[in-house]
Order: sequence, then C-alpha cells, then structure tokens
Amino acid sequence: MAEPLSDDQIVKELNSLPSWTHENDKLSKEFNFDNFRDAMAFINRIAFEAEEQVHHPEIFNVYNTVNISLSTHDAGGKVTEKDIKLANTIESLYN
Ligand SMILES: C[C@H](O)[C@H](O)[C@H]1CNC2=NC(N)=NC(=O)C2=N1
Repeated sequence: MAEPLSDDQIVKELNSLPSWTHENDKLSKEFNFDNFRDAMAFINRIAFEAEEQVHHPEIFNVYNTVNISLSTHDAGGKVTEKDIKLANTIESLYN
C-alpha cells in the first residue's frame, strides 16, 4: 500500500510540477482551454491514463476549465507517490 509523503517530499516534487498546489491534503491545478471540446478531450485522455495507473483523479469541469485534484483514498486521503506519478502524466498530456 502507498504511504503518505512528507510535506518536504511533496514540496520537492512540486518543483517540477508547475502551478500545482498542495492544500487540504490534495495536489491541485486548474487547466484552461480554448473551448469545451478541448477541455473534454483532455479529460478523456486523463481517464485512459488513470485506468492504466489504477489511480483516479477528482475532475471538475466548467466550460473551458478543468480543475484536477489528486489524493490517495487508500492512504487516508493523503498525497502519495501515486498522485505524483499521475500529476506528471497529466502534465505530459497538457503540454
Ligand atoms: C481497488 C483499487 O485499486 C483502488 O480502489 C484504487 C483505485 N483508484 C484510486 N484512486 C485514488 N485517487 N485513490 C485510491 O486510493 C485509489 N484506489
């Protein structure tokens, strides 16, 4: 089972995850798109990767914005390596 990361470990990981925040035991970021179609395409690409990793994000969409939050339910809702890995994957899908 994945163990929660320390605050120091999370701060270090966030150095290479631009605009991601660590608040309320979650990693979060808002992504902006030109339109709803592009936002939904992004969400669907995330969905396939989440299934591959067997790790699932919280996703909140309003028109052209997508807010993602990551935490590990199986680790008491804390941030683990699984969240760092999925955050990096999501970044690679956005770029
Ligand atoms: C059985 C299955 O592997 C678990 O329920 C997985 C699925 N996806 C998950 N996603 C997230 N975000 N946290 C989890 O603890 C988690 N657990």
